Amino acid sequence: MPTLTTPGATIRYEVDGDAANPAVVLSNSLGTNLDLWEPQVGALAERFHVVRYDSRGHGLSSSPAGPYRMSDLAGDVVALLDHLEVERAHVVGISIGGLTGQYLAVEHPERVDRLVVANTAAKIGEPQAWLDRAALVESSGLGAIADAVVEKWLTPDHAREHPELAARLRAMLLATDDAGYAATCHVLAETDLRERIGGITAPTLVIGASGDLPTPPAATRAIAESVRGARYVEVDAAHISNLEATAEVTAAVLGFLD
Ligand SMILES: O=C(O)CC1=CCC(=O)O1
Repeated sequence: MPTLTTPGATIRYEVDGDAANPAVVLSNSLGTNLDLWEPQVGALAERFHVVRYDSRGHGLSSSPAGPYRMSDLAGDVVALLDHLEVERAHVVGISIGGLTGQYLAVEHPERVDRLVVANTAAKIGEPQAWLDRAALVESSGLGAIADAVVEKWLTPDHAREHPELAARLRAMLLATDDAGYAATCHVLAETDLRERIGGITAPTLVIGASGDLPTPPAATRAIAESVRGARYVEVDAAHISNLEATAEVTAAVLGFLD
């Protein structure tokens, strides 16, 4: 299991594909880990050097004391690119991973080739709701919110038809470190890039999903309207669209990056 020590954290990552190909970095959502990208990795690795990582506080990365800041999450990505000697990469992120991608494109434009952001917003949810969630997870653990969170990740029909997927996602959430999850909620409470994403120069694809409650189509369309020249695709899915509308999301990403 490769790991990298960045300022403040130890980040677990995986690489697939030929390192001579253009690099793609995949950034996971809150309460998940790099396994989230399993359905996309094979196809991407045929043409790209695919780098996946567990964001700090998640998966097998370390959970340093929080609260975290968006600059910490983005700094981990920059450190990973430096470590792998990748000067520029396509950045693909879902939910808070997409927020991290937007921040990287604003703050480190020289490191971002193309940007793909799915099921995200320039400001996700309301600050107080994230602070309340952080406090609840700190006091009672992720078990206290697991049902309510996971039921928004897949549409009810998809969860009913694929109970093994719903169970796998629930297990992924529950395997996340409580303190790392809560520390990441603070990033969501304080990050608002709405006034900044107009400055993104990387060619951008935004993927929205018709059944996404945490980051509804209005939020994803707003990104596409703010980023000059951005493309917009909407799929039929809930919040974790890459696992529900797998073929459509993979095709959209490949079509855009190729
Ligand atoms: O799991 C959720 O509550 C939805 C979500 C918001 C940001 C993120 O990464 O996931």
